[in-house]
Amino acid sequence: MNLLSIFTLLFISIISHNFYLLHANIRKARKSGLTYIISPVYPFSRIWLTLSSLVAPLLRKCLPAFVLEPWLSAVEPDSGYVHCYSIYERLGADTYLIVTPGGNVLYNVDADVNAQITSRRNDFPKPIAMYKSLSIYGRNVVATEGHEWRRHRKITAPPFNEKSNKLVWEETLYQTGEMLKAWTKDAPAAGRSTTNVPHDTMRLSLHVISRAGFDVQCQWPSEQEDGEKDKVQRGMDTNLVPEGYTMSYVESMEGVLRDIILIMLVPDWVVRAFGWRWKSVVRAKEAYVQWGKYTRSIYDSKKTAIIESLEKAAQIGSRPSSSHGHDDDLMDAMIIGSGLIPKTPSNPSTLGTGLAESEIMGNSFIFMVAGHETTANTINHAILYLALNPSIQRHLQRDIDAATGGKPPSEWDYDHTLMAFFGSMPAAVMNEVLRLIPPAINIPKSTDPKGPEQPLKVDGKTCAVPPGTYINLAAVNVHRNPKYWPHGPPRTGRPPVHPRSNTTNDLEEFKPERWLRVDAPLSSPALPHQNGHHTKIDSLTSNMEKSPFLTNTNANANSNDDDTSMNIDTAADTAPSLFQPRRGAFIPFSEGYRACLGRRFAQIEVLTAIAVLFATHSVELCVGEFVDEKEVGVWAAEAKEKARSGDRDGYGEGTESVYSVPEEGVKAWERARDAAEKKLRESMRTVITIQMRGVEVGLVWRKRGEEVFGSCG
Ligand code: HEM
Repeated sequence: MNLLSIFTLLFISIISHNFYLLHANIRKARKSGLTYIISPVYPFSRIWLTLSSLVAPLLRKCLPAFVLEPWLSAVEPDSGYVHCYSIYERLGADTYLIVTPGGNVLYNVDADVNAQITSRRNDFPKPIAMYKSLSIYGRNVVATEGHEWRRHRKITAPPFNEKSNKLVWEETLYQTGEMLKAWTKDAPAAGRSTTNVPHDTMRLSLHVISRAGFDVQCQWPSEQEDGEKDKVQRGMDTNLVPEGYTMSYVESMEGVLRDIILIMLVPDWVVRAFGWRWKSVVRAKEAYVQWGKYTRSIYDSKKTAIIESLEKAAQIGSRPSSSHGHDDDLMDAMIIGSGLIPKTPSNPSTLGTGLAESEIMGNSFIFMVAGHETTANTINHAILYLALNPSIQRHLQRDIDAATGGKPPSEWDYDHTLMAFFGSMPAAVMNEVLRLIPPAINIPKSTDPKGPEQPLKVDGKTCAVPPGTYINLAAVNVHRNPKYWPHGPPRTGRPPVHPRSNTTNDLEEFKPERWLRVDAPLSSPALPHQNGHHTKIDSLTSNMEKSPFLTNTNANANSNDDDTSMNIDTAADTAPSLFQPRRGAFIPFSEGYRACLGRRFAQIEVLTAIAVLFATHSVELCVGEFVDEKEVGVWAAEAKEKARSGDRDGYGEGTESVYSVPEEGVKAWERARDAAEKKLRESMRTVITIQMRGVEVGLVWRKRGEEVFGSCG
């Protein structure tokens, strides 16, 4: 037999095997009673993920649409974001299976189905094989299932409490203030971007998680330049590399988070053999070692301090305190709960089945990963959407004024001011950003390959999800399902935001007002209801399915777990003064047992950051690409002059833009807006979370009242 015959035989046997597998999977799908489509490729195959950006356009060029659609659109990476609700609209089904030789994948945008799946954690576990990279420092709460997960969750959940939330509030106030100072230090350039918002919001959230997670307070480079270092207790010099280290703390954190896939995939022997040629991998591995070393040293000193404090407390018979006199940060609380502290009369609660040291490292890393990019991107996307919508920015600023009484952040109050943010436009903006761009666009679940079929009520009919099915709770799509959301007609005078999805309504559009209710009880001393800017959404809800659930609570089905110790958050996701989505319809933080532990942490950080930024400043799109920059300089000077003659009392309060930019400026702004919208539509890709890749949108910060393009949009 010659080589050609061997290859032909091999090819034929691979094809036949795949046909056999596909046939078996079709049989399972038919039996399930679910709607299904057939695809020759498995959406998560490594080869497909690598080649799809080349192969998909080629297929579309060579073959007619009826051969390719809808399966090709459905299996494209980030399909949920790229095609939005259009595939479900086309299929006329909110729950469907993609049947492939590699396995069956269930996609769902039915809220009740989401609620069933998230409340039956034993029947629909997480497919944890895909979380392997997250265990590089040790086993942890995200990458485990079953009993092991329960053990992790019981110890990692209690640290997320009011104490740590307060720390998040305080640190975000401080860090956002410093970031804003750095951004606005110099007068904004005429037409060019003066800030790198995506980069700096990442750094902001790293600083917040460092402090709230590990009691490490990081500084902005500008603080160090200004010689402000001494102001900050326990400050970490961003550029300083302490003795015994090869990188600064922040550099090592950024390195690990950026290159986590390289760190996991490239074995150490490859680095030893080829490192001299492959510098980026050496750097990534070095960051891994360095962050581990920093965290280990933080852990050691905390543990010692906690033990000392316990001994002291035992001597004087008082309540113990931890490393620095309080146990607010996440690592302190985790160490105390871990069982690694010797049992003493003042620490009788030590658990025998706690966490090992490597698991504390593993969970510390998870807090950093889970809490960093997700939150940073939400802040970043909020800023971007607000830059595209000046009138929404003004509404937000009025609600911030109402919540803060126009006082500076140093006088804002955790109990009252924060609650007011939760009940008004800042929360509406945050929720609308999370609706349109949830950082995890799909939430993965599965059925046991060796288990039974799982019954599922879909549209009133009982279906059976086959064993070994991969499940995507398509957050980004259920968030656009017209059945569950207040909506109105689409915008006019411009093409729709998405060419195919939701073209008869406004659900692809950024409209935070859809969250504001006029009929709601006041949840808190939140004042915004009184300022009369709320849009009445009741008339928009008539076309939505009525919910059997009033609030987004997590009723549980098949588990004996004790919700209190597992910190299963059963509170509604939004304040009573905001629209309350039906359970399963708004899932940026997932729901049920495996819901995000850091939900409140993240919400506080996002709300606080938005409020600090927009209390005194506005963000504008850079138009330098579309008009002579000198012109922008002239308009900016005119806007400033006009603002000077207005009423500018208080901390930004009441300062409304009064400048009307000439027609040429309006046109340039509209072109900048259309270009940014195109980037938002076409350049978002997921690595850990979804964000804009390879392109930027230029932004400029201006003092409130001095906006150049405030009248646009
Ligand atoms: C806007 C910000 C955030 C979003 C949208 C978000 C979203 C999510 C989602 C969707 C999950 C479920 C993941 C899955 O099942 O695969 C999750 C889990 C988790 N998140 Fe978050 N998260 C955010 C911020 C945070 C923060 C700030 C922290 C901690 C500091 C955190 C810690 C966790 C942990 C520990 C889990 C695992 C819970 C478990 O499996 O029991 N998250 N998050």
